[in-house]
Amino acid sequence: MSKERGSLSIHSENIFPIIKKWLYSDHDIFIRELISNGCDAITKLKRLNGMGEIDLKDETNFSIKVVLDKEAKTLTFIDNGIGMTGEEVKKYINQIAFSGAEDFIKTYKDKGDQEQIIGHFGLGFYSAFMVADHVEIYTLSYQEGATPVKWNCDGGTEFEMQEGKGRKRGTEITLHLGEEGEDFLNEYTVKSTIEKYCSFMPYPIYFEEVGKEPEKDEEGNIIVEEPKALNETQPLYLKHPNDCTEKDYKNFYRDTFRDFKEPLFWIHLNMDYPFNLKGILYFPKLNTEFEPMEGQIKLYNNQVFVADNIKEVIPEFLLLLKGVIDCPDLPLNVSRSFLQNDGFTRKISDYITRKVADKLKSLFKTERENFEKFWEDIHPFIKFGVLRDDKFYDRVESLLLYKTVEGKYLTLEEYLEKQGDQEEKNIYYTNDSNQQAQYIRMLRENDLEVLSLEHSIDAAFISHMEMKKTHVHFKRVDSEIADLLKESDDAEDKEVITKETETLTNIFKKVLNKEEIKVQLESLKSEEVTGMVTLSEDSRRMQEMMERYAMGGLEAGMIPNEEILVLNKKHPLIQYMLHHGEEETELMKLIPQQVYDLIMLSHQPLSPERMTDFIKRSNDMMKQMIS
Ligand SMILES: Nc1ncnc2c1ncn2[C@@H]1O[C@H](COP(=O)(O)OP(=O)(O)OP(=O)(O)O)[C@@H](O)[C@H]1O
Repeated sequence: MSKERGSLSIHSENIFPIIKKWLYSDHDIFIRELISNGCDAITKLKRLNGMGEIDLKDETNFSIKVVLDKEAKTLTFIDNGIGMTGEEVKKYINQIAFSGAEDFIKTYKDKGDQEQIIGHFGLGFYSAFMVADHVEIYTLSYQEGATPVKWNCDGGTEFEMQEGKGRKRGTEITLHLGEEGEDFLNEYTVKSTIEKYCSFMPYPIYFEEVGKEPEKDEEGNIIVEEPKALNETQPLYLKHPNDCTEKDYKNFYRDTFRDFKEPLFWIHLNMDYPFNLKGILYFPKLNTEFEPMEGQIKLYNNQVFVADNIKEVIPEFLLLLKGVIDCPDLPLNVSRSFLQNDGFTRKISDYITRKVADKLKSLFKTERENFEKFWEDIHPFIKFGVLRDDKFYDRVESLLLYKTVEGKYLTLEEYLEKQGDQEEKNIYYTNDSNQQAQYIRMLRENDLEVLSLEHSIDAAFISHMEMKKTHVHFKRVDSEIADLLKESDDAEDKEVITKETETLTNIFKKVLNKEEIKVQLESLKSEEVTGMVTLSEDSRRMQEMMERYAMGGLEAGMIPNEEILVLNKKHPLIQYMLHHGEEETELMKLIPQQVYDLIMLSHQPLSPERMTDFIKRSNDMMKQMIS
């Protein structure tokens, strides 16, 4: 067979249903497509005026009108833009996937490109057929002497075109809504869809309903109101940061996210090179610790809404913030809700991460007091970022704050300063300051700072920090801290200690009926406490991990529970037990039980049975005191 070359041909009867049904994932997108075509038409007209190709004189009231007629079941989009000649309708409408927008950009590319054109693929108009059985276009080009054109098509591959009646310049597209478009016969649906996609489009968008009863005041007089645009044509993020006040930022936040709590602070992104990106990211105030952290980042392309929370552009951890980002250079897919995956989106994402880190750094350096105030609200988000993104970690590592149980905020460096030059350093923390109050008190009496790491993200954060800083060890206040709290025992006779420990071990073993109990006898600095239970930090963490992930066939109990009962040699009750050895008196049963339960209580809640016993025993003791 001889070699042949040629162009592929497309059978419109087969491909048209695909374009109508499958090209766009959301039905309501036709509103965005038709309104952005209207915006493009106005932009082109203004551009021609700017280039001196036409003279618009003083014309300024460019707008788009959306008219709903429930009775006629139509939705009409009217713009006073550039319009189309018959030839242009043939070229841009009749030829699917031929974009007049692209054509326009090519034709005028050398003559400045200040205002952006949205259209790109030459398909958007056909999204109208997702909801309409029949579409009509009336259009009149800006060109002098142009003939108005009427075009209509009932959704098949045939269209009709003829001369239209005299009209004003611009385009009017009427959708006769079919079954699939019935939702859009509702004023609220139309308006909220316009607000969703078009709230920042560059020309005012007005809504009108045919035959709607006008509103009247109490005396029955018709209230005449100035038509109000549904959109904000100059959104705050497009302005220069120097021209925006704190009030502007707060108002924009409230109007855009309908969040009536004030944001903590914000970052105004404003970049022209090497890509164009504008936006504002807000750090919201968290409601409660238990409410899921949910942000919303709205992505725009040339003031046209693309989608919420696009992971390719916005680093995952930043999705916890609220904000708008407009990037006209985004490599969008035809349906615009998807991005073409390329290195460019990665660069955008890196830029945003860097900006966020820079803002945090500058707050930390210049407004430490405020930064500390915000910390409670922003720390879960920053820690999440640290866990997810190494580059972010590198940038913010030195400004991570740790709150002490007394409410001071320290950096890691500040916390460790006190520990001098020793190589391995310990950080004492609590994950439940109420339950662990006794331990915290003991450490504080020894002048050791205790950090409060009580948020659900902190367990993962601690492990991450230990991985990054191998010489630093986080120790929960009830872990192996006995050494810190005891007096130096140089003078103690080792043999005596071993003997006494054995005595006490036997007492507790017997009274509690607990064979595995481990006892350690120390002279604690505090004379008030009888003792404490300590756990090995490693085995406790291991156990917690097993519980959390219920790891493959292993049960939490399989990890040895290295719980040690540390008893204070200085305390009179311990002394009493030592002196009375293994006497079988009532008191020698009572004291070890009560001491053990009291120690346990400051470590963790007692089991229901132990608690019942403890209460009964305590009451009995008091009864004895009065009898
Ligand atoms: N309201 C309008 N006024 C003037 N020209 C229009 C209007 N609507 C559509 N056109 C012309 O028809 C062309 C095709 O429109 P369509 O919406 O299908 O694609 P597009 O806007 O070019 O690209 P995209 O598929 O990215 O939206 C446009 O490029 C434009 O030249």
